[in-house]
Amino acid sequence: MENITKMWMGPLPADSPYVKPFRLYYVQNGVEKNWDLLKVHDSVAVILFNTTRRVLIFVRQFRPAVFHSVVTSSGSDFGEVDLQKFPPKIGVTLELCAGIVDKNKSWSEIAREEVLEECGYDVAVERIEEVMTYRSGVGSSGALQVLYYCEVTDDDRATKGGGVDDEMIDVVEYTIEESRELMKQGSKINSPPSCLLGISWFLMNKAPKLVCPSKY
Ligand SMILES: Nc1nc(=O)c2ncn([C@@H]3O[C@H](COP(=O)(O)OP(=O)(O)O[C@H]4O[C@H](CO)[C@@H](O)[C@H](O)[C@H]4O)[C@@H](O)[C@H]3O)c2[nH]1
Ligand SMILES: [Mg+2]
Repeated sequence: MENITKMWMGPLPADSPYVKPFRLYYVQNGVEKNWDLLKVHDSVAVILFNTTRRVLIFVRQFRPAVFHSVVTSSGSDFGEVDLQKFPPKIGVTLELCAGIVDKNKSWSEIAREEVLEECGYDVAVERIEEVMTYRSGVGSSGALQVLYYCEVTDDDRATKGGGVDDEMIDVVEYTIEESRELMKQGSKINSPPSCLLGISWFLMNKAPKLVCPSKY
């Protein structure tokens, strides 16, 4: 899936459209302090449940930042990364469908587009329900993420998904029980907190009604 054959590092150009590093200075309680931070895009993430086959839909993709973290936290120097010793699959994550807010559109419209581009389901924006809003990376970026929930059916499937341009995204499905088990997998699935939060929210708020509708 990853098909990565070569990897190397370089300095961050000042015109990166994705990450802008800063040092922020401030005086707190009479003491001058500073904080090194990253300006990154806010984002949306979507908990997707296919009601036809009763599965949650996730995406898997190679994440350079995760790969870098796995390699360097093992004590290895990234400058000499050995792809035999560190196969790229160790940088593949399991995530909710998600995307950055980099267009002048409503956040729910951006969520709708990500559902189509990454997972292949074509749904009206009204079917995407806002769940909660939180800050990610509070030590480094503090960026906002809005989490949504959307139920889809097999009839909504317009494409195979997989992302746009040169994105390489696998769409994967887990039953409710398998999703519950995923929560215990830890570093094996390399998931961001948003994914684990999305599964927890679904198990708490939606799964009981789906598994035992007579009780509700
Ligand atoms: N970040 C970045 N750096 C580059 O240098 C870089 N170079 C190219 N790109 C391109 O930008 C696009 C980003 O894709 P998305 O809009 O789908 O956003 P995600 O990467 O899915 O990120 C979301 O979901 C994550 C999981 O919840 C959250 O952690 C993030 O906060 C959240 O934004 C892709 O076409 C990628 O090829 C870069 N993107
Ligand atoms: Mg994405």
